[in-house]
Amino acid sequence: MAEHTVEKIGGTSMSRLNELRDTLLIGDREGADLYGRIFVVSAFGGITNLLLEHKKSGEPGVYGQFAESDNSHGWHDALNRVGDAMIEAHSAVLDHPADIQQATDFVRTRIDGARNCLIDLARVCSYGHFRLSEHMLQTRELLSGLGEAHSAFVTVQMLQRAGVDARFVDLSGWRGDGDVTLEERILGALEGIDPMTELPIVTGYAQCKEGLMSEFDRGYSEVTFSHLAALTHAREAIIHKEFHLSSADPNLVGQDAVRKLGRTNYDVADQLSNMGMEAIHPKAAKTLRQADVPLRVTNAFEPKDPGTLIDDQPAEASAVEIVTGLDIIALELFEQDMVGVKGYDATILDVLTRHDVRIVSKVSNANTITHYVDASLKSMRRVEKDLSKLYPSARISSRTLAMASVIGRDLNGLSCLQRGLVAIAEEGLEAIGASQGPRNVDVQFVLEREILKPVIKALHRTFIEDEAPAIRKAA
Ligand SMILES: Nc1ncnc2c1ncn2[C@@H]1O[C@H](COP(=O)(O)OP(=O)(O)O)[C@@H](O)[C@H]1O
Ligand SMILES: N[C@@H](CC(=O)OP(=O)(O)O)C(=O)O
Repeated sequence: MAEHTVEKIGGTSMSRLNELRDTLLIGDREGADLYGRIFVVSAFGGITNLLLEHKKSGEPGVYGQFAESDNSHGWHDALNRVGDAMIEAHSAVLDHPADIQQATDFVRTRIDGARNCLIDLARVCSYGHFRLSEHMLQTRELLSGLGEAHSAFVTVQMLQRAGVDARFVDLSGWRGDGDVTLEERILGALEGIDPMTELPIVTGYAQCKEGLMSEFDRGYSEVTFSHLAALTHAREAIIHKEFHLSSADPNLVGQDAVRKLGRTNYDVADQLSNMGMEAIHPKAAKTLRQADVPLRVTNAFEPKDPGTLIDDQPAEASAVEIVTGLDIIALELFEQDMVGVKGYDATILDVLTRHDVRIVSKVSNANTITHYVDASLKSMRRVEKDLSKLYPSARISSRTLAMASVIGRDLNGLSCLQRGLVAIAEEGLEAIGASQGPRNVDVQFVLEREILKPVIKALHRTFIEDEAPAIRKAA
């Protein structure tokens, strides 16, 4: 295999699967043109949130309910809700009643199977020798796999109905052998499949010894995708999204105001994922980079547009590429005795690591260390408690804030920090903090949460909409 591409479809686009059939998946392709592609699919939008927990709000899904409940049956209702949402999702994209019926039967079988497994697990764990807490990771894995098995199954049905030789490749390990590595799981499942004459539709979730969820957590389908591309030496790895990878969120600043990136590099992709904007899962980017497989991000609904190529190359000229932002919490530790004493930073990092808190950025002075983190207030309370035990005389606080960021492969000579602050001020708004590192690939503005959106719009206007490409500084 060398001539094929490996292509991933995210959840948001999967929810419009019928439109994808008429654009990306089939469109005007015929005969051999339909093949030479391996698709890796995510669950339909929102399904993984219902199975595990909401990606943004943290609201518990089946997993969260099962993990929390001692005897209550909250997770049963949650599982019913996922089943209903799955049926709703496929009923919206499949046309033929027979396909809808088969997909519904598939959902019922898998949901009932998972339910029985969880009931048995809870029963076994009612004996003192077995602890539910020791099986939570496997439970999380079992539940995750339901979403992608469903979406891949539905995709195959839709394509087969349209006369395409599509093949369901289920990596979810359903009732199968659990003792294989990710590589063995992928290669084993592809054995005997010729992607030049069949269209493999592969589940974004892959059950494996390493534990896809425990190692990579949410966004895992990109990990399966990147490994599949690397292992099969794909010609190109392509991520299909709802929009082009754009200069800002099209839903926020408007589809007409944003520009397609066209070209960027892994450095920018790393900064984006640090800002919670998953252009690509950082571990997936690493796999592709190391395997020397080029990565492309496209708009799933515009299959003729080449989209954005991501590689290791520096920019030809300095320019702002993306404006983005996220909600953060500022964890501040102020201690007068800190001056000249080492070790505070290391101790704080230790506590943050223990509580699995993701650090977005940091700033410090003589007696204050501030970490800007992406975490819930609940976990910050635990962090604060641990820190006040270690530093009883320190003043420790967590404050909910937001951060806007201006990112580009090369921002040299553009005075982004200064011009960004002016743009914010001209909007009648104010930044609480701002910083730019000497490597000059991003500028960060710390803000009150309620002004994040207007600030992103103002920054986008200054750096993208009002900036004619011709006056950008030449390299
Ligand atoms: N710079 C950006 N370019 C494109 N989409 C963005 C950007 N920033 C945020 N988004 C948002 O990301 C959302 C989800 O994108 P997509 O990657 O298609 O979803 P999924 O993760 O389900 O594949 C889009 O609906 C869009 O609003
Ligand atoms: N659906 C899974 C897997 C995934 O990667 O989805 P998406 O490609 O929609 O982010 C999740 O939300 O974690």
